[in-house]
Amino acid sequence: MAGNRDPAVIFTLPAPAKLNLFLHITGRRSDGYHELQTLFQFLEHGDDLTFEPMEGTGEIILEPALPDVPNEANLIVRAARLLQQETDQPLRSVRITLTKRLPMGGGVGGGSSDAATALLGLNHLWQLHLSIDRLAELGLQLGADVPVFVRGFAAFAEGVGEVLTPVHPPEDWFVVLKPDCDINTGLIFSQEGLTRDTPRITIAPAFEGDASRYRNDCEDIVLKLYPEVRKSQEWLSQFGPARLTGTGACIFGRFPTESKALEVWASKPSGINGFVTRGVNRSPLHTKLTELE
Ligand SMILES: C[C@](O)(CO)[C@H](O)COP(=O)(O)OP(=O)(O)OC[C@H]1O[C@@H](n2ccc(N)nc2=O)[C@H](O)[C@@H]1O
Ligand SMILES: Nc1ncnc2c1ncn2[C@@H]1O[C@H](COP(=O)(O)OP(=O)(O)OP(=O)(O)O)[C@@H](O)[C@H]1O
Repeated sequence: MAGNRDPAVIFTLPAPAKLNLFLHITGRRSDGYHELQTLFQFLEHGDDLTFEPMEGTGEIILEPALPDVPNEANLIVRAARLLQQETDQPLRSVRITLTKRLPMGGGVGGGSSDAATALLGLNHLWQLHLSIDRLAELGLQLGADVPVFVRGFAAFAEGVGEVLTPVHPPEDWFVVLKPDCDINTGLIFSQEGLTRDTPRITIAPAFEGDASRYRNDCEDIVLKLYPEVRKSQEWLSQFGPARLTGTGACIFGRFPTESKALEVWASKPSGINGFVTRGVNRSPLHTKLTELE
């Protein structure tokens, strides 16, 4: 079991949210997965993972457990198990404390980001010296959105989301609304009426432009199926373009300053949840890791 706690070796890393500033579906592979073109930007708002070394052989303790997700199914524990399989050394143990702030099933990538933070955090704690390329490959086994969190730069993504080109969209402020419904990604991708033939676009390397002229191909179907999402989208639209992230349920609007975003946030009807945060092109995870190393 756990040895004595030594605060000197306990560290905390962020697991930031992401937005899909646009999301085009350009085709469908023979295995049923959809080919996407999407633009990922990170948010300052996110979960935190605290890592504490433990004596023992191969024990992964995660606290607190998430409601409805057994720990062995949690992407954090699955990431830790993948890393244990990568090493010839005796299996190492860890206690991870999860501070969950991101809405689950919201399209802001909380589970994927937690997985990436676990991969990079344990690589650091256990001194495994795995490369970012290898960690991104391992991450892809856990979910299509994990590699972008492992690499840590805002990106234009192709394939199922793993072919990444760095971009530099403006680091604006966002109002993110979380309508009160959970949306299953697989269900949206299986809808008959989904647009799957958006022509591929090219984006200049280091694109710095405004992504709001592009769309999210899942949006029409999600707005039709979920009246709560439509309500949030209609309310936020009065201030400018309001778009779905991923397959939803979150809706976001972009603002040039924090004060403008907070002003909009303050006027929202009661009963709509969400948060105000800033978009960043370098993941806060990588910024913090650099400080630790
Ligand atoms: C839509 C995005 O949020 C964009 O960032 C992600 O691509 C979704 O990634 P994710 O949440 O990791 O989704 P997964 O758990 O991998 O996929 C759930 C289900 O959605 C469908 N799916 C997902 C991604 C994709 N490119 N094509 C698909 O058809 C598949 O049926 C899959 O079984
Ligand atoms: N650490 C975790 N945090 C959140 N969800 C997790 C985690 N581990 C496993 N899951 C499972 O993954 C599902 C999707 O979680 P997540 O919060 O990443 O959704 P999302 O924001 O819609 O992600 P994406 O934008 O990548 O589709 C959850 O409903 C839960 O069952």
